Amino acid sequence: MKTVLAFLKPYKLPAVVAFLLMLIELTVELMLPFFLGKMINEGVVNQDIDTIMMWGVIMIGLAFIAFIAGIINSFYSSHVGWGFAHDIRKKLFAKIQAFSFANLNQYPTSGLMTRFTNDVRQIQNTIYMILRIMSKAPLLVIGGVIMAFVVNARLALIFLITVPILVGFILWVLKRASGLFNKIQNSIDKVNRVMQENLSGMRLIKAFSRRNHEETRFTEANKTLANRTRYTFRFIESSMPVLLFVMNLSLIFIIWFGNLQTISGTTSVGDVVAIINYAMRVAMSISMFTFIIMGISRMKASADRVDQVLNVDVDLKDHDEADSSLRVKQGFITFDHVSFIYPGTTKSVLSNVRFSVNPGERLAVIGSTGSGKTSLFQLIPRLYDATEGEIRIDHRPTTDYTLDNLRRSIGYVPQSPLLFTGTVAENIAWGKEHASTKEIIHAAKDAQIHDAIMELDNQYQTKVGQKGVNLSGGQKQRISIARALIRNPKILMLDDSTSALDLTTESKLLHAMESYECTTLLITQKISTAMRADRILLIDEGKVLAIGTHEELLHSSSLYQRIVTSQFGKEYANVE
Ligand SMILES: Nc1ncnc2c1ncn2[C@@H]1O[C@H](COP(=O)(O)OP(=O)(O)OP(=O)(O)O)[C@@H](O)[C@H]1O
Repeated sequence: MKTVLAFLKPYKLPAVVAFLLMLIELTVELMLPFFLGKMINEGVVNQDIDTIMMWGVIMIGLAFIAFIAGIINSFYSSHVGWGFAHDIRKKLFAKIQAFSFANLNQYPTSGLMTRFTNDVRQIQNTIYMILRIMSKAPLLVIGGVIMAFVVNARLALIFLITVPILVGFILWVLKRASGLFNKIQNSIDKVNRVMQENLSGMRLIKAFSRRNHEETRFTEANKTLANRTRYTFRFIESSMPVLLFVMNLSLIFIIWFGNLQTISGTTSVGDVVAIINYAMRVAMSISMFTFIIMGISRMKASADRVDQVLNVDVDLKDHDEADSSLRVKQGFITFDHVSFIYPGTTKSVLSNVRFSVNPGERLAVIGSTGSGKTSLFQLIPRLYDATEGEIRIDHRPTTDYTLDNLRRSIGYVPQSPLLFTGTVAENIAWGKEHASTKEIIHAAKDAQIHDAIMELDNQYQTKVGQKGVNLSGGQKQRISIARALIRNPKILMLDDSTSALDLTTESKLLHAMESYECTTLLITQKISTAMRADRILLIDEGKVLAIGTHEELLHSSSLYQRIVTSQFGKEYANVE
């Protein structure tokens, strides 16, 4: 909770103002029974109308001041709540943006979404309520007891027994409720997760006719959430009668003793009325504790969850020796005895990988599924760091570059293209800040998607649905290629990004890409595509088996021969 609470610092002043205004309300509330007692003792008992009027006017005036203070307090409290929540969300977003994949693997997307929305809202609401009314309740209990002693110490003694019992009980409920609320937040994560998977996988669910299965999954998650919420609220609500019982018991004692003392003449009626009034206010404040316990335990659970994310140690960042003026100029890539194991796993995905790619060269990477091609790609922009060995670009280790400079020089087209909600033009321009319309069209033409875009209802201004649902797989691939080309990258990496294209379109695309002065690495399953590269790298089970031109591999690698045979037939491999 500490990290989250530190975000209150910039709001110290409005928070203090809100607190002071609340203190005004509190003081008025504490003074009113005292003045009521005086009104009875000095005015009602003596039947002095002027004194009654005087105290009446004073009390109405104070009540009005408290009312105004309450309104202004509400304004400041909500200002602190909103601003505080805004800052936490901003920091959370920046933190998650800096996460490495290993960091991201620690938290499911749904858990992060719940933190952004539900958890931050809980914290914001509670901060508002603390400044508005929650902090008033305990102060009113303390102030009420003190004032009761000021009015009549003998009658007020009863508070010394009841208040410590109540405070102890409340602290116990608070501790237990905090754990229960943590469980509720985890259940919200789970409901969000199922919901998210269902929304993004709707087509698959319909195609496989798995609606019932998904409904069962959702019902289970939803039921757990409902049960946990019910249990927690029942637990807290059941504390209420205990609190009220103890308080009402003390009220009965005050009335009984007060009555005896009034009869014996040791106490005035006004004092008894004032003490009863304090007891009622203390009881009211204590009854609010249920609500306060809920708010604070919920806030603690949520703040701890947000703290967890904010305190994650980002394991992939700029090295201390990174030179911010260093830029990739040529695109010379070297893998020097590189081995790689995914964080948190033990299996070696790449072993002792060694090869170089010259500036402007086109290298096709070919290998069976799961052989480590994508993993190899991900090491270049430092999406992961190699476990052993070194990757150099332009003869400098990738860690010498700042992550920003390194990644700016790379155009990466991932295996499954991801489009954002927005227009086609915006999706292409996403690859380059302030890209002009001319540049967008140029990149689209080179990516062989311009003609298809022109056939869309609003051409470049056509809205792309979430994740590009209204486009074909091939169209999505080409838009994401255009997005990489518009960067004019020094290194272009295509991860099986032409798999959904027909041969003619693919051929035109590869031809158009020749006009870009960049080193190109392309993962492909198709020999016809690999043949168009300057060299081919054959990878299997994380090891480089061979590297060379198509002809060289055809003569030197039996595995390559087998792949060629499986795609082109035996005759081709023999003829070649
Ligand atoms: N995030 C990850 N965490 C742990 N292991 C992973 C992760 N991603 C991939 N792997 C493992 O690494 C190995 C290589 O995967 P990789 O995606 O690099 O293969 P690939 O050659 O690109 O496969 P494909 O052609 O099917 O895309 C596989 O055994 C895979 O299970």
